[in-house]
Amino acid sequence: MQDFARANSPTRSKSLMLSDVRIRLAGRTLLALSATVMPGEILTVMGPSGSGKSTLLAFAGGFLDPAFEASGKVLIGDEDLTGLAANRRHAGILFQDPLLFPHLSVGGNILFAIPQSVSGRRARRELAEQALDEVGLAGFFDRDPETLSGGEKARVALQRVLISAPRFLLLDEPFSKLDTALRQQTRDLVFFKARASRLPAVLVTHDEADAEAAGGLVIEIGREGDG
Ligand SMILES: Nc1ncnc2c1ncn2[C@@H]1O[C@H](COP(=O)(O)OP(=O)(O)OP(=O)(O)O)[C@@H](O)[C@H]1O
Repeated sequence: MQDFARANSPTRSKSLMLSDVRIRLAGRTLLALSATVMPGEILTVMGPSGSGKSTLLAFAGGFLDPAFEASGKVLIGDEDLTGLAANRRHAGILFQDPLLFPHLSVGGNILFAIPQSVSGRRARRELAEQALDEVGLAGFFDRDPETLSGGEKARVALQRVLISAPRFLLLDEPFSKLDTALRQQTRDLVFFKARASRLPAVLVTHDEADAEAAGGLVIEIGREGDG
């Protein structure tokens, strides 16, 4: 438990730097940008469909398809992550689809993400229950994820990401499948948690209201004249 608290300590939070990133596809520059995201800040990336928003997140997270040619760096503080495999970068990623493991219970999904440094069955279970409780899902531990509403799934996905002690967050339109009221509520929760955990975050969205709520720098890619 203590290890986990230390791993999540705000003092460990560092800025995320995307330095001189240039991504090419079939000989054409798809996108080129540089940005620094401070701990607790949310950078929003907007642009038309196909402009490379998800590709940028894949570059940052270390899962870029080899069809792309990329140059530039991804740094956390002064640590260069560029050459590291995805599992060694410790990015917390939320997609449009919550992607909960269907063969595990809700609690099992959370337990799965708790770092191995947290030892003891009981401590791990307590941590998972606390994470569910925090987002209004007390008593959901044994539920089958398939039986959850869209908003409930989104909250489990959020807690699963945060409990994994990520070093930065990549948010790929995580609210776009939710209806308006729920979207707003979930967005507020995700942004609140991102700020409270002092993690730098990159949000990809088509929605101006998301960008406004994120409250940070907004970068538009894929407009005429870019690249
Ligand atoms: N594996 C791949 N091989 C070749 N081209 C790809 C591959 N993945 C994506 N692309 C192309 O790269 C471009 C950027 O795709 P990307 O998914 O990053 O766009 P996006 O801005 O996130 O779009 P959307 O808003 O529709 O999700 C698109 O033209 C897409 O067709």
